[in-house]
Amino acid sequence: MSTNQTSAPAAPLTAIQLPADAPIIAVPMCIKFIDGQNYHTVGDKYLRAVIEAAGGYPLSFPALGPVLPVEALLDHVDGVLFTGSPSNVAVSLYGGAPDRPDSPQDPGRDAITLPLVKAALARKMPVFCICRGFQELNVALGGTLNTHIHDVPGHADHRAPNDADYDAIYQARHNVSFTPGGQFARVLGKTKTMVNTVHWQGIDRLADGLVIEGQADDGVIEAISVKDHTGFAIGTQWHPEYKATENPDSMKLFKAFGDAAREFAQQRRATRRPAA
Ligand SMILES: N[C@@H](CCC(=O)NCCCC(=O)O)C(=O)O
Repeated sequence: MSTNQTSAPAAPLTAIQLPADAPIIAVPMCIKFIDGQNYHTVGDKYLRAVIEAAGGYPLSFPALGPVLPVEALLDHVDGVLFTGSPSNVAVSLYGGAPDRPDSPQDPGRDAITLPLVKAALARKMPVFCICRGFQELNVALGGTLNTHIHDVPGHADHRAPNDADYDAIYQARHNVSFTPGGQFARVLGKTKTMVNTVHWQGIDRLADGLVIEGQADDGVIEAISVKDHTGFAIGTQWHPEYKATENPDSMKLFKAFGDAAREFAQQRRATRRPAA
């Protein structure tokens, strides 16, 4: 069997010692077709960012859709990290015009992430939504996406360069300006930063329950937060998880997520029903 391996396998994490009661962060998976079979997958960089930058234990949820009891699963976690993915949210889920035939799809992921967003928010659980996850947050709450933002007059090209070198793909490429006094401005301690950009879809109509926190110079929405959420519920169109420990802004975002999840964990454990 071929392994598609083109570089050394990721080294196990050995240097980090988390306390046994560190918060548990759910990370929904994608379905990838590899060597003729479907695999449930999640990018290593997201799991490492949960451990190294948020200080939590990741727990992956397979992309099996409605068969999974979302509410029962959420009883065991303290936050959800919605990851990026090359696949796109199905346009049928937000009533968009048909996407191009080559648009990669992942209905198994759509079927778990959209209900999970709503269920986690209903519990005021901390959520951090990145790239595809950012788009899922908007769609789950009733917003729509633009399937090819580079075709919209006035918008820049937000796609990654065709480059085999991941440091080049995820290098900072454009500005984001944050709302003064907003959540991002508070957490980051500034109103402007440079971010990477690895997407070709973007928010078209913002869901009613969301607030714009940051935009690129061309107007593309890059940072959002959930209205009326008492804790941490944000999304970034960029990728703070990529080498998070080397980027002070990314560390601040993940630390704020981890802090909110730690607080949630304390309450969840304090009110947990004893085993029968
Ligand atoms: N497919 C959507 C979302 C883009 C996205 O999440 N990219 C991530 C790529 C892989 C990763 O870094 O996890 C779009 O193109 O807008």
